[in-house]
Amino acid sequence: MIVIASDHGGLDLKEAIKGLLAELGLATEDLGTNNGDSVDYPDFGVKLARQVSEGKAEKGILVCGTGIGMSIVANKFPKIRAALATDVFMATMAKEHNNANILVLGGRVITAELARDMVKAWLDTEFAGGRHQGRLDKIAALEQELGLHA
Ligand SMILES: O=C(CO)[C@H](O)[C@H](O)[C@H](O)COP(=O)(O)O
Repeated sequence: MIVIASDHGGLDLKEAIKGLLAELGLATEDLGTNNGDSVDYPDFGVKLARQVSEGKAEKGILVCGTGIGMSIVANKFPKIRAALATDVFMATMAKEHNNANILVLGGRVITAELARDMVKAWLDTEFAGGRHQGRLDKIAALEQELGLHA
């Protein structure tokens, strides 16, 4: 299950990405927002990141104006590796090197066409493991040290 959410600044891009996920036949849950009214990105970022952090969803996509606010929020949660990407290379590396379980995009930064290519790259790429797993293990150990628990 993929969860997706945005604020008003990411609404149009979220809708475009939902179209792609439907074309790919992937089960998706839209956690809002659902209209163009001004909302606060933390409300939607928290809703989505909590689901992924607690294992209720396997992965998520967050969109706000720049992607910055959603990234800040999502990465507060244990077990979340939220990656803000602006091109296909970054989206690919977000999975290959970081095994990002949330992809974050900026609706005021990239086009819908580019976002589709980036989401496909993130979904299709395999985590490389090896030295990269060791680095993720260090992040997981840090979460323990800081007392962060899902
Ligand atoms: O959180 C953000 C910036 O890091 C997002 O881009 C928001 O979408 C943006 O701040 C919303 O701005 P607005 O002027 O309230 O539309």
